[in-house]
Amino acid sequence: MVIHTLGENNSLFNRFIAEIRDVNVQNDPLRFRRNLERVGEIYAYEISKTLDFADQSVETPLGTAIASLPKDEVVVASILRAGLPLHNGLLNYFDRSENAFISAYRKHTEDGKFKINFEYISSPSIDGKVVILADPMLATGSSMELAYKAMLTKGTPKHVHIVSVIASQEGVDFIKNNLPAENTTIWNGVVDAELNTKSYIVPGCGDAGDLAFGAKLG
Ligand SMILES: O=P(O)(O)OC[C@H]1O[C@H](OP(=O)(O)OP(=O)(O)O)[C@H](O)[C@@H]1O
Ligand SMILES: O=c1cc[nH]c(=O)[nH]1
Ligand SMILES: [Mg+2]
Repeated sequence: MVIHTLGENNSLFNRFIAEIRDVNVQNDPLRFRRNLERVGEIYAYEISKTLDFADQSVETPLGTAIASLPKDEVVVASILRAGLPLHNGLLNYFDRSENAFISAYRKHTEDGKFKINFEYISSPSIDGKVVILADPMLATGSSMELAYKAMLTKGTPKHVHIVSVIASQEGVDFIKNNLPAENTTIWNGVVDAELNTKSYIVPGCGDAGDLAFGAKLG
């Protein structure tokens, strides 16, 4: 399985990740969401380089130009709710793509543990298409695995790009060991070493869903 960690290279991308993590910037939810969106835009550009391209002619007012354009059909998929700003960023660039949404969230129990609740998927057929499955946080990897399996009920994809912004090493290893290697690629912004006792990524950024959209009950 090919794994990219974009934050290992020096670029403006690292500024967006740093602001997403920064407790002094997180008090501005608009900026938090916009930074996730900007990261999504950069991922879209990087993932676009892996697609198949074909020449197409474009009529200009003065003649005909040849453009090499992506020919793959793309489905942008994300996990509610923290995935929404990242989804928007991907869709800003893959503006002709189809879209899918999966609800998968941590349902906490009284013993302090949680299980992943799945309630909803809205997706087109993914047969032969390139699926970009996005969630900003890849902690244990359980939500992503569940979302991946839910997507597979909608067809057989040509390729699946798993996109996270902040991942844990455990989450990356889990995906690597549980998803097929040959047509899956993982894209992380950064990979942190630790999960705490509540399975939050450390140093991570905190709860991405709450930072983007506010605290929720339950
Ligand atoms: O890798 P995992 O251990 O499964 O954890 C990661 C998941 O947890 C968060 O969602 P959360 O349940 O907080 O829902 P939210 O997006 O509604 O906040 C996050 O957005 C991921 O979906
Ligand atoms: O660190 C984490 C883990 C799961 N979900 C988050 O939002 N943050
Ligand atoms: Mg959350």
